[in-house]
Amino acid sequence: MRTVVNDHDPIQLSSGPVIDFSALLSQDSQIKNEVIKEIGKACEDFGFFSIINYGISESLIEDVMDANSRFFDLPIEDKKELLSDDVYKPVRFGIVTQDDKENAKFTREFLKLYAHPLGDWVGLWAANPPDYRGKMRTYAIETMTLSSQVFEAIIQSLSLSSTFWQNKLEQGMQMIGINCYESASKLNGIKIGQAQHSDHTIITLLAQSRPGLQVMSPMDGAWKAVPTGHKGSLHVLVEDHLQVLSNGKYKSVVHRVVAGSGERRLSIASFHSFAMDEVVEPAMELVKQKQENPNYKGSSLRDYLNHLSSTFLI
Ligand SMILES: O=C(O)CCC(=O)C(=O)O
Ligand SMILES: [Fe+2]
Repeated sequence: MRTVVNDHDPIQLSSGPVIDFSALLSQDSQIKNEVIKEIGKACEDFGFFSIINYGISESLIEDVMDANSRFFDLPIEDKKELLSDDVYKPVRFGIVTQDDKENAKFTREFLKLYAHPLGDWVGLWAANPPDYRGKMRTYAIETMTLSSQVFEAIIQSLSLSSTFWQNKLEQGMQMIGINCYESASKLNGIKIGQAQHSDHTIITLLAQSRPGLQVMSPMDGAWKAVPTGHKGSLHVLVEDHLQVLSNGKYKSVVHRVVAGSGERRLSIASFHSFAMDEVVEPAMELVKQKQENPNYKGSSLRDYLNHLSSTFLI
């Protein structure tokens, strides 16, 4: 969903909710239930939360940032071999300049990689730098496992059957999007970043090399900058299809990037959705429990991608 919202509110620095993920693995069911409640509250109030102690090493995240930085250092002719605006291409490099509602121009380069099931795609990923596939492969496996644990907790926070829904995520799509926001000194008045939007998947796990991510508070509409916090902290974003699944209880978070004028900034977004043609609808149990009507029509990831490519928003 690309949304247009009020851009005049002051930006506040906020760490937002931070979840200690190790508590989810606790044998003590009371501790575990507390964390699940905290996650549910974060999804409802903020549409996002940061996680710490989630089992992916800081050094892997640094290595992956470094391998991607070396990819973006390659001469433009090399990167252009992967250039495409076809959203169904499993490996896709792009350079985008977006106009925001306020007429600010934002620019960035990106690389998008289909990543699950890994065996289908890894052989197509960038072959240069030479260690690229190896590093990204490990990251894809670890983020896939983590996404399943995060989603299980989210589903439990909605009091739904976790195995049923978790299977859909595990059999679904993972796409990794790496964004490179170059240093501002190279551009003429164009802001470095990404215009406001929400993503069309179920959840996104996001790592940022430097601050720049801003989320809009669903409570007061104010923009909040999300600091990197602990080295290696990851941010979990509620996305459009989770909003649909939860029948609107959890709202997808409107976010943008203002990368500032310092050094290059990288972000790695691991996007998780159900299978391309799986129709996502409000969970019937939620609709029945509250004797509500479904607030959304069903749609698949393919419907979203077709829509986005037809409106040139991706
Ligand atoms: O660069 C970031 O921090 C966010 C990236 C993002 O929102 C996206 O790629 O959809
Ligand atoms: Fe996004």
